[in-house]
Amino acid sequence: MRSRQWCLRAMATITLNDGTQIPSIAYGTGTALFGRDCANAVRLAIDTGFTHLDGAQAYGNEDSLGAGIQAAGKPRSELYIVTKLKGGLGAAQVKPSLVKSLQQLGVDYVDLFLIHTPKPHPQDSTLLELWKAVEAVHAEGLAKSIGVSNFTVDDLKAILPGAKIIPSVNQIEVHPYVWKAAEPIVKYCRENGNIAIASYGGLTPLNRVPGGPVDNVLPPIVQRLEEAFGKPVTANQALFKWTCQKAAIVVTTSSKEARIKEYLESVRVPDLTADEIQAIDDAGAKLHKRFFMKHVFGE
Ligand SMILES: NC(=O)C1=CN([C@@H]2O[C@H](COP(=O)(O)OP(=O)(O)OC[C@H]3O[C@@H](n4cnc5c(N)ncnc54)[C@H](O)[C@@H]3O)[C@@H](O)[C@H]2O)C=CC1
Ligand SMILES: O=CCc1c[nH]c2ccccc12
Repeated sequence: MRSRQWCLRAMATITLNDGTQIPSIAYGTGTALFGRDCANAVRLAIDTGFTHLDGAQAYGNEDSLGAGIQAAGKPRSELYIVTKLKGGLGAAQVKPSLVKSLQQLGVDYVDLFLIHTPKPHPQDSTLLELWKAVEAVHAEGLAKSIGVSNFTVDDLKAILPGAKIIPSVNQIEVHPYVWKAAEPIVKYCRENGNIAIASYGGLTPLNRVPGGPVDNVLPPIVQRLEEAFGKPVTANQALFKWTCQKAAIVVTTSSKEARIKEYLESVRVPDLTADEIQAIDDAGAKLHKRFFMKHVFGE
């Protein structure tokens, strides 16, 4: 068993609009692990303290996510497992595809089931019909909570008037270089049923745009956080604080134990001040860079 001390520390959680608790930081199995056997990485993440695991049918590795979960041996009730409906599938495919995901993951239910993307458009179904099929698998207990991903305000408007259940989560790209486009979605979600935002791509200003305006504004913020925390703080952790304070839930990933610990420790780093958030906002506004789902959001 690795780093037992880390396992024993409670994970910070957020209450969703359906009353359930979601851990505020998630371990992702797309991007770097997309299409790859992620069993060892997932086991390491769980052993080190992650409980929230973010998968998707489209990542092509749910079987190895399941193998990692089994290998870690943590009780099911202590894990928060997410999967996402593959883009383009229609209402009739929702239940069969989720049942297949459950078989691959080796579990009876997922904690959260998301529609991965509104585009490509679902086969033979409107977005509302697709959502109703997702509500049905929730009613059957196959998914404890349900939500969406990469939904714009217009996509949400297409389902909310006819929905019996308001989505609990909208998972979207959030970092300072897309904040101008993300902010209206975050605001709409907050004001229309308190839909929680789960953010992905949050480290983009450091790992995909190194040396950019946000990277350059972080050092004095990191220094102030270290003084307040009394321990070393990294630029990644400072950026996670910005994302948590702007959105809520952070979805990230790494196969390295040191990085996984760094991510988990960010939950305990003190909050950014309003001035620090503003400084990061201002730096982010100097550049627009979207890395995912351009076919949904445009550039
Ligand atoms: N719903 C959706 O459409 C999407 C969901 N996701 C989910 O979010 C997860 C995380 O997405 P990411 O964009 O990868 O998260 P991220 O922006 O947090 O980046 C994590 C990556 O950054 C690397 N990294 C961390 N610190 C670094 C440093 N100092 N220098 C260089 N590289 C560094 C890590 O090794 C890892 O590959 C995915 O695995 C997936 O589960 C991701 C994209 C789209
Ligand atoms: O979830 C986002 C990133 C991603 C990586 N691979 C795929 C395949 C299909 C949809 C999304 C993604």
